[in-house]
Amino acid sequence: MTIDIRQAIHPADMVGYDTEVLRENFLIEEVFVPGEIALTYWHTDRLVIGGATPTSAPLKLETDKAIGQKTFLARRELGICNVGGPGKVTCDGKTFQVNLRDMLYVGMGTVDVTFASDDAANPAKFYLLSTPAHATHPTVLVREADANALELGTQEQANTRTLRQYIIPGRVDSCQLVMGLTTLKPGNIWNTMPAHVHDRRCEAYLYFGLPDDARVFHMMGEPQETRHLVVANEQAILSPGWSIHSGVGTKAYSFIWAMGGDNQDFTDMDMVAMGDLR
Ligand SMILES: O=C(O)C(=O)C[C@H](O)C(=O)CO
Ligand SMILES: [Zn+2]
Repeated sequence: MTIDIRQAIHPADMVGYDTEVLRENFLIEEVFVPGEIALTYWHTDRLVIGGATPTSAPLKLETDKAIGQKTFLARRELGICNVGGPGKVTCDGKTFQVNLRDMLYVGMGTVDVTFASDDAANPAKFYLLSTPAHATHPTVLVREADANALELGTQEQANTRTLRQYIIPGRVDSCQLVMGLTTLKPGNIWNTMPAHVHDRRCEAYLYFGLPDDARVFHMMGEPQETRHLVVANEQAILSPGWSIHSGVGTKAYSFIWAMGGDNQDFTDMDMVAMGDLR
């Protein structure tokens, strides 16, 4: 298991970042490493973001000095979404079949978590998002069809999309993790524009379902000081509470969004008027 540490960033510092430094701080280029669990520990709201990509042998979620506990989930909760081939996640002896776009919430205190692919030639790609936790909630599997689905956008604005909320109050209890998946309809390219910020929560996106030769231009920064990241398939972006998080693709795509922070109110967003963006 590898764990890369990313510090929290003051928005005034970001103003002087060039492309490379912006990418080092806010982009995770390699989320899925075959045969490994690759994690990033982000000091903003202490999110842990990464991927478990089991091939011929199962992978076990270990703890690390960065976690500071005897087991990874001693004081954490975990959301898992599979964006690869069919696979299994075993939590303290209970096995869940987690297929493409299924999401598993794993409660605090779970000791043993292992990941396995049904077929090493078509490995599962488990996207992992963990936030600190203070109470144990039941481990629950949510299939795509059982998530809360919202139809958003218009064809005129090229942003027709289905937003599915999987881990959200009323659907799955959690301490602070809120997580879901948005899919753009073919020919639609914009997500989350008009843009918003929510200083109460940070957010991370994993972009996926994008052809190799396509890219998403992900918009970030304070609304009056925007920058962009050029993002390829299966790369993740980090969005502090002060940053907008919106993207435009050269083709349609999907993305997993996840938030941690002070509240779990999905609708608590500060919308940015189009004329205020710089
Ligand atoms: O399609 C969208 O719009 C989103 O998915 C937005 C994210 O869910 C978000 O930013 C939640 O705060
Ligand atoms: Zn948001």
